[in-house]
Amino acid sequence: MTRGFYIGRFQPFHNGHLSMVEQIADDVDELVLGIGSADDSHTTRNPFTAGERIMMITKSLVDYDLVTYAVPIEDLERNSVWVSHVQSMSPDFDVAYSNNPLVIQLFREAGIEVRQSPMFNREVLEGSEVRERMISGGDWESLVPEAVVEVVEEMNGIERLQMVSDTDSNANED
Ligand SMILES: Nc1ncnc2c1ncn2[C@@H]1O[C@H](COP(=O)(O)OP(=O)(O)OP(=O)(O)O)[C@@H](O)[C@H]1O
Ligand SMILES: NC(=O)c1ccc[n+]([C@@H]2O[C@H](COP(=O)(O)O)[C@@H](O)[C@H]2O)c1
Repeated sequence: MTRGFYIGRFQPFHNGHLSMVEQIADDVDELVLGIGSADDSHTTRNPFTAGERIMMITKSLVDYDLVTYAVPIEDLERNSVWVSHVQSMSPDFDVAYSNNPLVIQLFREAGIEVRQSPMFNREVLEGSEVRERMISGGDWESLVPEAVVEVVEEMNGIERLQMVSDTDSNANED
C-alpha cells in the first residue's frame, strides 16, 4: 500500500491540480492533499479559507477511485522545521509530490522521496490566472472542475475576491 502527499495552496483547486491528482493516482493507493497556508484567507493571493478549499477538493474528487484525505497545514516562520510540522498533521506518507522548488528541497533534505509532474497547460492553468479572471469578470469557470464552480457560487466567492482585491490595491497605494 502506497500513500502519497500532495501539497498546494489550491486558491482555487483548478484543472492543473486535477490533472496532477489523476497522474498521481496511477502511482498510489491513497493520497493526502495538504492544504498549504491554511491559516490565510480573505486576501487576493489566498482568498479562500481552508474549509472552503477542503470542500472544493472533496467534491471534485468524489467520483474518483482513490482514497483521499484533505489536511490543513498552517505556515510556519521556520522552514527548517516545516517538514516535521507537515508530518505531525498528516497521515503517514511514503512519497511527496510537488513542483515547488522550496517544497522539493525541504522534503529531500528530510530524506523523503519527492516526485514532480509535468505542468499541464500552464499558460492558463495557474491559480493567479484563475483569480485574475474572477476579479475581471473573465471566463474562470472553464479552468476549474464543475464542483469548484458550485462551491465558489455557494460562498459568494467572486464577490469576496473582488472586495479583498480592491482593499489590497488601495492599501498598496497608501
Ligand atoms: N497546471 C499545472 N500542472 C501541474 N502542476 C501544477 C499546475 N498548477 C499548479 N501545479 C502544482 O501544484 C502545486 C500547488 O500549486 P498552487 O496551489 O500554488 O497552484 P498555482 O497554480 O501554482 O497557484 P498560484 O498561481 O496561486 O501560485 C505546485 O506544486 C504547483 O507547481
Ligand atoms: N515555512 C513554511 O511554512 C513553508 C515552507 C514551505 C512551503 N510552505 C507552504 O507549502 C505550500 C506549498 O504550496 P504551493 O506549491 O502551492 O506554493 C504553501 O502553502 C507554502 O506556504 C510553507
